[in-house]
Amino acid sequence: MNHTAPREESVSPKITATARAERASKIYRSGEAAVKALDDVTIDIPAGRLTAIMGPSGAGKSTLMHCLAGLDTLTSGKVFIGDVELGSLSDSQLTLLRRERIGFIFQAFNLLPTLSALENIVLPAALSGRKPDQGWLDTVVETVRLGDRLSHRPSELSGGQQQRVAVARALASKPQIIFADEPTGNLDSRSSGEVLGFLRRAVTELEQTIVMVTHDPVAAGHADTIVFLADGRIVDTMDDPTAQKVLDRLKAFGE
Ligand SMILES: Nc1ncnc2c1ncn2[C@@H]1O[C@H](COP(=O)(O)OP(=O)(O)OP(=O)(O)O)[C@@H](O)[C@H]1O
Repeated sequence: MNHTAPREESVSPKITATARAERASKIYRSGEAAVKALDDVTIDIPAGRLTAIMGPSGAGKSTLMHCLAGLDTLTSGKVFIGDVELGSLSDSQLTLLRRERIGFIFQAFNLLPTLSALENIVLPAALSGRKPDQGWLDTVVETVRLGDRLSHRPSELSGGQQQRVAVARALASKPQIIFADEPTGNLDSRSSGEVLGFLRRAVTELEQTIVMVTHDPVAAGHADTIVFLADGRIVDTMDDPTAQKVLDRLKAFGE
């Protein structure tokens, strides 16, 4: 007899996407006109990686990010954070999920001017009534090298330092995923390089997951993967990019 025992199912966990869009479409209507900002996009954002989203102006980058982050809703299709489908949540559940599981970094820093750097960093945790994990907070502050600036108000900090506060704020609650919308758009190249270095460390050393919309090939060169959008569709991806590879690809697109 040559019975082969059925193999046991692999017990290793499946690599699950941290965020996911499934056949996502978004149509903006104004009067008679309709703009298809997202056209049937399916994408997995892998955990523990820095993913950049690139593409020409109007390609749908912000729309995709806002829909993935639950800041905007789809016309059709689904988005998930972990295994939670955002369309199944009430407004208050969605607000809670955003507060507890998602970090945001915006081009304009969005810090509160009357609060110190440290107060800004712990604000999201304070709003949800949680005490931040002090060990993690120390690691985050150390990662963005803000130790000697924590009592300063935003107006007393340079643009680069303000964005480092915003990076620390996004990391402080150890979110499942961080969305960064042109995080270096307002920075000179030196500060931009520093902020990108911190985002990279957050992924490589602190095992965070970051999605970043950017126009800048240098910024995108720090990513693990780039997703290229055009006319609301994914038209290409690139793993292990460098700024030069990105420039070459953009030239090939005729940008
Ligand atoms: N609130 C809105 N109402 C109507 N149309 C919109 C709205 N938001 C975006 N759009 C349109 O949807 C399309 C995609 O916009 P989106 O902002 O996602 O592009 P983008 O790739 O982020 O562009 P950019 O690089 O210029 O920021 C564009 O044609 C835009 O004009």
